[in-house]
Amino acid sequence: MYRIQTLNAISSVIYDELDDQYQVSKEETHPDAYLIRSANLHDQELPEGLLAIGRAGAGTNNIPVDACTEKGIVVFNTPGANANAVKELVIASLFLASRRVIEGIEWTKTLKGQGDEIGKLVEKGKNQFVGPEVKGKRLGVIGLGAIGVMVANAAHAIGMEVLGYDPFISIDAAWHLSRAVKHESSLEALLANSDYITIHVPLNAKTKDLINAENLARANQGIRILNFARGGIINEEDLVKALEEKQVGRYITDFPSEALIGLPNVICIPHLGASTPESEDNCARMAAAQVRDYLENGNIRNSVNFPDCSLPGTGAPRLAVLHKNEPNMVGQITSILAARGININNMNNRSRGQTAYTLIDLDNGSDDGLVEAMGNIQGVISARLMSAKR
Ligand SMILES: NC(=O)C1=CN([C@@H]2O[C@H](COP(=O)(O)OP(=O)(O)OC[C@H]3O[C@@H](n4cnc5c(N)ncnc54)[C@H](O)[C@@H]3O)[C@@H](O)[C@H]2O)C=CC1
Ligand SMILES: O=C(O)C(=O)COP(=O)(O)O
Repeated sequence: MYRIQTLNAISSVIYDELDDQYQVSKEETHPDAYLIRSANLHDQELPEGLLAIGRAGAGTNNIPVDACTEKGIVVFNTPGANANAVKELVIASLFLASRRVIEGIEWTKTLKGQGDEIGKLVEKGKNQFVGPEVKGKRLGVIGLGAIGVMVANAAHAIGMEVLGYDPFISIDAAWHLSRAVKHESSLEALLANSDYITIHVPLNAKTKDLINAENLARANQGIRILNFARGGIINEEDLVKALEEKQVGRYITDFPSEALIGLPNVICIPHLGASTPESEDNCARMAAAQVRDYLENGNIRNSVNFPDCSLPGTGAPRLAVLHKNEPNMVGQITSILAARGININNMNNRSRGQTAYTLIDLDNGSDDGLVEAMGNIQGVISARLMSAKR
């Protein structure tokens, strides 16, 4: 029996992946894995014995990934599974950043009780809410991953001139990006050449305060900024000042804060980017499938702290060793097997930055101290023995 603790409301489609070998609940004690969305794990103890965290979503800044790596907890996310939902809200927000629809709706509510006068008052008052069309305007997209590419292509389709900035763009993303999107090689150039920008990078030490007073000063006067990535990517103090000085014309964000709520020209949305049934299902299904494949078979797909590494299941005993990416790790692991007369049937070893993973299907061999021997190798983070069926 595997135990899974859910720390957020997760779509019930997880049960398509998790059969009766799984006990899943919010209150689970001694979980083998967590399934979460945006729950903040930074201020929580990670329970002993936790093997995996499945983040049903893209951003993993709510998870202490380095601490997980040290403890041998494999962190998964679900790349692309909610990208369409975010793209749709970003496109809607491009229009909201232009046309003063929200202010207009709020003003219209004040006309309640004016009876037959309403038509006349509407025609008289509507000119307060004029705003430009997006067609022909320039949109700068920062980060061309799953979401950024979709947003760039959709913005081009509604007639915008699109510029993109992503020094680390993946080959796959580049293949999907419309050829009409103009490549900008610096953030400063992107800001200077855009009427609107939209941010689609992860929040990490390198992207914190990526948008700040220095580069906002070089942006086009009155630039409209959309932030559906994370609040910390824009320096909030600098942003508030730039809004006051009209350097930034509008700011629409999925990440409200005390300083932003109620400011003129700011629209705060309650983190709704991925909140559609379609993307909640996609993310949940993918996270559950990945966690299951890891718990049962040791296979890793879409981890953010360990390499992708898998083997086809044969039912043979399988040794799974998470270790540091250092010389002679595989040599030491296989020497222990050789010393015990255990033959290797199939094997895969992958590395990623500081971490590595070795999966070995064995012809014979039971635990009998094997896992402990592996754990005693300097540089091994953790080891497990299982029987991989699928
Ligand atoms: N509002 C919401 O509900 C949601 C928000 N998000 C946020 O959006 C972020 C992006 O999501 P995806 O597109 O799915 O991720 P992704 O990993 O597919 O794309 C991120 C892109 O950012 C690029 N990048 C990284 N550092 C950069 C930098 N310094 N400058 C320019 N580009 C840089 C990467 O090369 C990559 O292409 C997530 O990390 C998350 O924080 C994601 C999903 C839902
Ligand atoms: O996937 C992401 O990064 C998101 O921000 C979505 O978060 P959520 O699953 O809606 O809590």
